[in-house]
Amino acid sequence: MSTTEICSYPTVQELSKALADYVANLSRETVSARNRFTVGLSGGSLPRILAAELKHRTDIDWDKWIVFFCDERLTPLDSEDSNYKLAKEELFDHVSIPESNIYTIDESLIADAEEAANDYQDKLISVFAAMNTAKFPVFDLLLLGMGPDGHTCSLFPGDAYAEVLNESLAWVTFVENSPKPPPRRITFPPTVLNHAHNVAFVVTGEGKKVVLNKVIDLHDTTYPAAMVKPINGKLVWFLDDAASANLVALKK
Ligand SMILES: O=C1O[C@H](COP(=O)(O)O)[C@@H](O)[C@H](O)[C@H]1O
Repeated sequence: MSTTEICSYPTVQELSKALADYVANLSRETVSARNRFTVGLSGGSLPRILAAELKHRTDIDWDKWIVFFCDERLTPLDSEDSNYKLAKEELFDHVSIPESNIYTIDESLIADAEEAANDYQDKLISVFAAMNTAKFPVFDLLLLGMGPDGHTCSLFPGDAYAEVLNESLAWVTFVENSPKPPPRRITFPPTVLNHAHNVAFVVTGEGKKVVLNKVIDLHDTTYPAAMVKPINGKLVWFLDDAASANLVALKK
């Protein structure tokens, strides 16, 4: 059964603390049940907000973490645009996740979005095929952001998004004309997001309050973030009060 929880905090710092508790608890419970913790990370504002408190935690079995990226920009891994680079600087450089457990895109394929997506899908299959019997990978936790246009991962409103949705059996798909630079990206499609055990959105700032109302209160699926509804998992929204100011769901 799927459940949704919405949490809002006065400051981003308080949000970071609550998020660190949530991730640390899930990691502990999952490692004791399954002896590993499979995590999908996003880029944008998420890595900094996530790592601010989490990187100081000493109660996490980092060597049991297996990390993929929910989306990645097709750039060299040392580019300022790379989601991996951001996560490395904010989190990986401060904790002890084994390098071999962090799955990045193949840099030699960044000129060919389809090839890059296929290669990343092969990496996912190599890890998840042995773990799951489901048709899709079942992550223990996916950490997502949402842009002010309602995009999540590299699923954007409009044409590119419609193409992505049609790829419903793919584990990883690609975008060649993202409205937000850089244009070439790979991304998990909604089907993969919705098979996870746990999905957490982290959304902050006044600039996102209008679209948050459309996504959470109105379930308007023209905004891709509204498509995220885990089939059997738990969805938690970590918001700051600036982002949640318009939310009817929170006032009920
Ligand atoms: O381009 C992207 O944007 C989204 C949202 O970023 P944010 O800075 O508004 O939090 C991010 O979740 C995604 O991973 C990234 O590629």
